[in-house]
Amino acid sequence: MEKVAIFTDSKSYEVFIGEDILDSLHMRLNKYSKVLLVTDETVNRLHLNTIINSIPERIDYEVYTTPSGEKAKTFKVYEDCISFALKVGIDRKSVILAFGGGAIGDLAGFVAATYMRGIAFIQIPTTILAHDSAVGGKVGINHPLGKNMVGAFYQPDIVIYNTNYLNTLPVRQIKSGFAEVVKHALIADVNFLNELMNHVQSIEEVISDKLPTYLKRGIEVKAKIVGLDERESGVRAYLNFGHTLGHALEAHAGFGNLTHGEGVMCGMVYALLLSKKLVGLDFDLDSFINWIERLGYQWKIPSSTQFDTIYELMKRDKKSVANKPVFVLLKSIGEPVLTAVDVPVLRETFYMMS
Ligand SMILES: NC(=O)c1ccc[n+]([C@@H]2O[C@H](COP(=O)([O-])OP(=O)(O)OC[C@H]3O[C@@H](n4cnc5c(N)ncnc54)[C@H](O)[C@@H]3O)[C@@H](O)[C@H]2O)c1
Ligand SMILES: O=C(O)C(=O)C[C@@H](O)[C@H](O)[C@H](O)COP(=O)(O)O
Ligand SMILES: [Zn+2]
Repeated sequence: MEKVAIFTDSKSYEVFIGEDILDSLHMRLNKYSKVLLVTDETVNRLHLNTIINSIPERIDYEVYTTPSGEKAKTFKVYEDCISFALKVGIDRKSVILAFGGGAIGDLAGFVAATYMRGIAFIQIPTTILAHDSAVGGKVGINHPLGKNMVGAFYQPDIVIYNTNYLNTLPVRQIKSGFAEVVKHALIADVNFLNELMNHVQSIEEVISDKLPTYLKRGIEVKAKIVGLDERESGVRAYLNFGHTLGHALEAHAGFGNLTHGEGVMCGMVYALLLSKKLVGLDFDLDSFINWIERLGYQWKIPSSTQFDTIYELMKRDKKSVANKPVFVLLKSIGEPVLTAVDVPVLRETFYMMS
């Protein structure tokens, strides 16, 4: 079992990564009065019994199941989950288990952050993408006008990343999650990026003996940044590389129609193009694009998608200042910088991708 320690201003906790590690959950649940297990329909169907078996017999538990995917991150589901918790008697000494991918982690974490002004929660991620979402304490839901527009910074008590769950992921979700691994490499570590580009030649190869190491390295990148700036007053924004356009494309497609990783991969190509134009990035983008195409990523923007429509969405990004989008660009691989970008450059670069 691997371990990464997270130190933030509000809380320190550990991320455990490995196969068959649910024992670590069993012993930690003893201190809570009751368990609210929050999961989605797919994870419930595939894996619920593994968690139920890890809850000590003397502890009462209740299961709240959401629709799968991004549909879990709505005001309606949030309210419904709070109502459920109240009806079944979840109290301040209870714990919420967020059992699923990033959508469940974000929703359940936000319920935990706000229920009775905050109760404990534990992240039990089941997707590759959730190596990112389960760590660092960003929790929240979407608003029809933008991604993650309502939320909090609220850290879990512990993250238990049982990698057995990753074996049931469909290819599309492997691809989505791997995009955030690539992001961590791009913003922090050229050697990590080279290793990924040399060793992963098809999306199927992502699920390999090396995957736990890649997830750990991604989490270490995130841990370092979150340790410096928990509430995103500065460097934490680097973790948003590729997200200004990515989130806009997700919103434009209707939440859930484009996966988060699909949006982020397009957004990263856009940010790399902008970085070459504006901050002197020296990077073989053609090789990178060849590689991601071999892995099955679609980075082109459909020609029917208009810049002006997407720009309206990008302006609403949480990094914007005075209605002007701010981008995370790379001066070199591993060297991010925050830059406000003018509309003509954004437009011209956008149409280079369509
Ligand atoms: N809080 C953060 O720091 C952070 C970071 C990155 C992404 N996010 C958010 O995370 C969400 C994306 O997370 P995600 O990609 O994990 O998506 P997700 O939670 O929607 O899961 C994707 C799909 O995979 C299914 N699934 C989950 N685990 C499975 C398994 N083991 N086997 C088979 N199917 C499984 C789900 O039911 C769902 O249909 C987005 O909402 C994004 O905004 C948050
Ligand atoms: O942890 C962070 O900080 C990130 O930005 C990680 C992102 O991968 C993640 O998608 C996050 O939810 C985006 O946050 P937002 O503030 O842009 O909504
Ligand atoms: Zn993300």
